[in-house]
Amino acid sequence: MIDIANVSKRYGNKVAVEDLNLAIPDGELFAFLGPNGAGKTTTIKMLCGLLFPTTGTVRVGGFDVTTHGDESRKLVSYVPDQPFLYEKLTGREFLQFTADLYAMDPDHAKERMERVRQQFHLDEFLDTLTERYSHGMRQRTVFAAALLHEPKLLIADEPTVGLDPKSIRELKVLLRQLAKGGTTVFLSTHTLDIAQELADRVGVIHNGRLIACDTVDGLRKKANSDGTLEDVFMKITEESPSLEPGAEAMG
Ligand SMILES: Nc1ncnc2c1ncn2[C@@H]1O[C@H](COP(=O)(O)OP(=O)(O)OP(=O)(O)O)[C@@H](O)[C@H]1O
Repeated sequence: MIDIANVSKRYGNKVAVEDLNLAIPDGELFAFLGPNGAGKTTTIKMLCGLLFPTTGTVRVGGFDVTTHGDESRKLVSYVPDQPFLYEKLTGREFLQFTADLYAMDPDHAKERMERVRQQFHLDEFLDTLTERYSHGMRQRTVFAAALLHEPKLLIADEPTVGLDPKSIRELKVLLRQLAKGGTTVFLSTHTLDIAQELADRVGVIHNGRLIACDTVDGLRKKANSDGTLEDVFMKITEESPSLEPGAEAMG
């Protein structure tokens, strides 16, 4: 589903991502970890076709995001860490707007709206202006909109931050179900216990370089640690020589 080959991204003189290679198959739940400023958002924006790589290619579902952006974007949904809604629309109007943006067939859109309404328990507030929503209500509405057109790739940035324990639990179940159903889930997070619990594989980016990419057990072996993902993450990022150009990536 995702094929990132030899990708670098520069902002002027600033190298945000350096020689990134990453392949993620259909139905994988992948956690993308890294300290602040490591290059996670830049990578996500390239996957969404919002930024183009300076060198290298990013493919989603086989489509090059630079040359076939319309095709690749149809496959992707992105849930940012700050859920964005139009304040003067109700949740229902926002879902309808999203269905229209994706040019969904009206009957199919109706069916899908009904499905996500139930799935995300939107009933109590679907006809209220979104300006009155709490963070959790916003997050549920944004997820519902993101899944309306059944994307092949769901990218979620810090999806659990600000949610109550019940909502976090439901979201974890949902993300696993999506992956099981064949949707690729790309999760960017600083919440390492969620990554440890959910991810099939974990990639660690540091100073723009992918310094490790493996299962949690694989990372433990490479880091020579039998601790939590947090222990392993600290060890890998502290030991990483990635500040030096040409440093070897683990994994
Ligand atoms: N528009 C921009 N212009 C210049 N530099 C930028 C721009 N956007 C990001 N950067 C720089 O690129 C690097 C990577 O930033 P990015 O936002 O991708 O990191 P991140 O891993 O998402 O960080 P965080 O966890 O803090 O959100 C940082 O050094 C950042 O300052």
